[in-house]
Amino acid sequence: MTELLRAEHISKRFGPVTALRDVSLRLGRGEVLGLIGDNGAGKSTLIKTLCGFHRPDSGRIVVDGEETTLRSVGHARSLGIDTVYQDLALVDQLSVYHNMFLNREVVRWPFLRNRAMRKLARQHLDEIGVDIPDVTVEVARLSGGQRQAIAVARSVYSARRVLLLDEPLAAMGAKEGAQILDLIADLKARGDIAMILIVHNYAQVLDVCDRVNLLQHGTITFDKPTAETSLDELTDLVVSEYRRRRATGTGGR
Ligand SMILES: Nc1ncnc2c1ncn2[C@@H]1O[C@H](COP(=O)(O)OP(=O)(O)OP(=O)(O)O)[C@@H](O)[C@H]1O
Repeated sequence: MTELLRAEHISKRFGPVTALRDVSLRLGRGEVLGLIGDNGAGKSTLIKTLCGFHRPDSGRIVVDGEETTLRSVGHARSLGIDTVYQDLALVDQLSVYHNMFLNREVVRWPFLRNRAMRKLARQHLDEIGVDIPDVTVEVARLSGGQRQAIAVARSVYSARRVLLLDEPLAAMGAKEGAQILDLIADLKARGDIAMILIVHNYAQVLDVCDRVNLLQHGTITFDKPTAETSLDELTDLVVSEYRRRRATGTGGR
């Protein structure tokens, strides 16, 4: 399997807090890695380090065989690494299609090609099966699930190598969540990009991911193919850690 992204010995501190400690992972083309762990374990920090938002204090990032210092989110995006954030980063007052092309507008200088963007947005949403009747409507008027679908669709459209999804199912109903999971499964079936997915529901992790990593206090403590683990094992891992911390009165780090 072609390796698209490798992180080696990544560490990241915020003042006294060690958010990531010697984290290494590999992602192959077509592979989906599930990242699980308690609140504050370092999952978002890891995603933000891999998408160029945070600079790691130490460690290496290798993108498609080339060691790279990710200078910014824009730089990572130019290398084909795209991110769906927890807080979505949609602009409420803009239309669906403007949001889909935010920061990557189709321009014939000095004019925005609105008609072209509308057509492409429509095409793309249809292609990936997202049900939004009108791409000219403001995203503020859409449901949480539709907004989430747009955020995912936007990244699905632009990610060329790696798609990082930080809780894309947060605050979604069952039907909407299933729709996003289907989207991720379709993208995986396409086989040309790699994904990291943070999801709190372990059944969903087992459903769509090839591997699962558990992050505890900034360290990867568990790494297995999903085919070799189970809901019980994943639940036990997290619950036993919680019990251990309660018993010893430690918060980690
Ligand atoms: N910008 C920041 N400045 C200071 N501390 C931070 C910053 N970002 C994260 N942290 C700290 O780093 C640790 C890891 O946080 P992170 O958000 O990565 O965890 P997480 O696993 O994504 O948690 P959650 O599931 O709650 O989103 C936490 O202790 C958090 O308070």
